[in-house]
Amino acid sequence: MTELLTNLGDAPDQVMVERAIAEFRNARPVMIKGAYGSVLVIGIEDIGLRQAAYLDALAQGAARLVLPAARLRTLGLDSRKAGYFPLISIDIARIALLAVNPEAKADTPVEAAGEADENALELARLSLVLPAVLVLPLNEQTVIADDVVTIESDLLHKYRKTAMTKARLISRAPVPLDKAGKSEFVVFRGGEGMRDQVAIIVGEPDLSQPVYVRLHSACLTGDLFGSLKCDCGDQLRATVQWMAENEGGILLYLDQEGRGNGIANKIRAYRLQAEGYDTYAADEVLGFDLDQRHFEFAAEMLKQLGVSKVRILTNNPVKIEALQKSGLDVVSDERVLGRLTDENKSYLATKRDKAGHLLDYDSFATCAPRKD
Ligand SMILES: Nc1nc2c(ncn2[C@@H]2O[C@H](COP(=O)(O)OP(=O)(O)OP(=O)(O)O)[C@@H](O)[C@H]2O)c(=O)[nH]1
Ligand SMILES: [Zn+2]
Repeated sequence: MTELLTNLGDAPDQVMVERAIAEFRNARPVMIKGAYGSVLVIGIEDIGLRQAAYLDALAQGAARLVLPAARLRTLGLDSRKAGYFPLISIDIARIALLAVNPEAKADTPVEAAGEADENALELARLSLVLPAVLVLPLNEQTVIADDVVTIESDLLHKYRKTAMTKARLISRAPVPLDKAGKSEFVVFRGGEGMRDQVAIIVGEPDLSQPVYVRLHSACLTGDLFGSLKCDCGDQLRATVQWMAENEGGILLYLDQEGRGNGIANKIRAYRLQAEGYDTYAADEVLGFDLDQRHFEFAAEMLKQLGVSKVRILTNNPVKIEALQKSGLDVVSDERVLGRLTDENKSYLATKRDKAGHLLDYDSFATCAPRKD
């Protein structure tokens, strides 16, 4: 089978990880094989009573709940690394408490996560589910059905790096935009989870010169519905219009909802924000670090479009650094400021204070890109 895939032009290692991601996202267990033996891993999101009883019998007391460092800190532990709670039984009420309840505190000591546990968390992150997983060590007597997807653990390690830059241009067509006139949508496929990522070429930028570029991560609530909680919708429309009125440019509309956490986790975070948590504290309660996004794929899209020199439009220093690290020449960086609203003020201040976003409050009245 591996040979067949190779002959068809696929990288078998990548195929294995993509299959594992699809299974995990659909709440099905995956078997991870490593030097430590084999473990069965399953996300905690969809475990009900029936599944818990079945897994309990299978685990025979050796199961563990693996949580990332961010979540362990919420539980009152001074953790820099992932860890696990050994489970005497698969008690879904206790698992939910430890994995998602914002008020919960650790009720037993936590053990340091091993390689298998780290890999299980990596699979959860790649699958955009909650980073909280049950890991069941398997012994030789455990019989697992043939239809459970099995993956070698080192493939998970390598996946992000190899998948990141494999961009394939799939389709392109002109799409006239309101206030931007002539534009073209160019769709790439690849990267983490084989999502489609879109480059919008606004106007007719001269690619032999430095090109205005914006990396814009998807924000369903802000971009489409004009949510007042963030600045995304303003930034999106202002940039496209500004590019059209100037020398043109390229906006990459990246499928990275919720800073890479996915829409389901972003809405979970919004619920916590409604209870008073700030934008990063809410993510931490859910087990996420400051930002889950990677921009190597975006850099690859630009390269494939023929861009080598960039004038980036962003307030986020990480984006600037990421393009530089990927070998693009970033000749200037300019700010893109949305409207300041009562609802987004503290969100923007938190981004400035906790993540170093280059946001200057005095200039918040304008939407046009601007250099500090
Ligand atoms: N997790 C999380 N994501 C959010 C929240 N509010 C907005 N987002 C997401 O944050 C991302 C913002 O994307 P961008 O505007 O491209 O990025 P940025 O890091 O703000 O950088 P610039 O806008 O370029 O300065 C989008 O993916 C939004 O969906 C939030 O409260 N929590
Ligand atoms: Zn937004």
